[in-house]
Amino acid sequence: MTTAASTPLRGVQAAIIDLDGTMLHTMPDFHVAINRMLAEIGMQPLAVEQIELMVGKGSEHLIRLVLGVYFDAAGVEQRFTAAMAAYQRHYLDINGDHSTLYPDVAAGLDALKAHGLRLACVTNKPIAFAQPLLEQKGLAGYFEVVYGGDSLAQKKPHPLPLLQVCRDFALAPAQVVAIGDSSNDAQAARAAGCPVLTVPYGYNHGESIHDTDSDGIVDTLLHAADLIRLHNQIAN
Ligand SMILES: O=C(O)COP(=O)(O)O
Ligand SMILES: [Mg+2]
Repeated sequence: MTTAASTPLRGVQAAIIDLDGTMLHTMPDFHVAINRMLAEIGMQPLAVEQIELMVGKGSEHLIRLVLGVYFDAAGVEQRFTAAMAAYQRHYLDINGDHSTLYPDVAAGLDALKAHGLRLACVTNKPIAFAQPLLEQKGLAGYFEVVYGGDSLAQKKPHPLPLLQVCRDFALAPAQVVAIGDSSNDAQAARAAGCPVLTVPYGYNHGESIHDTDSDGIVDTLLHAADLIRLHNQIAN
C-alpha cells in the first residue's frame, strides 16, 4: 500500500464493484449449472476446484474450457452452441440458490454510500444472470449502473466497461476505484486508469492475489470503505 500522501485513493468519488468472488460466493451455482449441462450431453461431472480455475472471463470462455476437458478444439466448437444454451438454461434455473454473500458486503456497500461514493457493478457474468441475482440477494438497490459481460462491446480485462461507468458518472478514471477479486479486474482498472483494490477470498484463476498488481488488498468491502475514507480524510 502506498502512503496516504501519495495515495491513488485520494479524491475517489465512485466505486465499481465486481460480482462473482467479490460480493457473492457463486462458485456452487457455477458447479451445479455446469454439471447439469455436462450430464445433459452425457459427460462426467467436474469438481468445483476445477471449475473455480475457469471462471472469471465470462460464460463463453467458461464453456469452452469446460468442453476442452473432454474434447479437442474441433469437438469443442461442434458442441459449443448447444452446450452454451443448456448451461444458460440450467444456470437461470438455479441462479442464486447455492450462492452466499461474503462477510461484510452489505456493511461495506452501506459504508461506501455513507462516505458519499456512487456505486456501479461491473461483472463478466451475463446481465441476464447478474441483474436477478443482485435483486435476489438484496444488492440491486446499491447500484446506479450494472454492466454484465454482454452489456457492452468488450468485457474485463478490457477497460471499456470501467470507462463507460466513468462516463456515466461524469468522473475521471482517477476518481473511480475498482474493487475486485481477480487479475481481470486489476488489468481492466490499470488499462482504464482507475485505482484498484483487490479482495483475497474470491476466484483468481488459481493464482495468489498477491501476484496481482493493485493499489491494495482489502479483507472485505467494509475494509475497502474504511481505507477509502481514511485516504480521503473524511470525518464520519
Ligand atoms: O462470470 C464471470 O466470468 C466472472 O464474473 P465477475 O466479473 O463478476 O467476477
Ligand atoms: Mg470476480
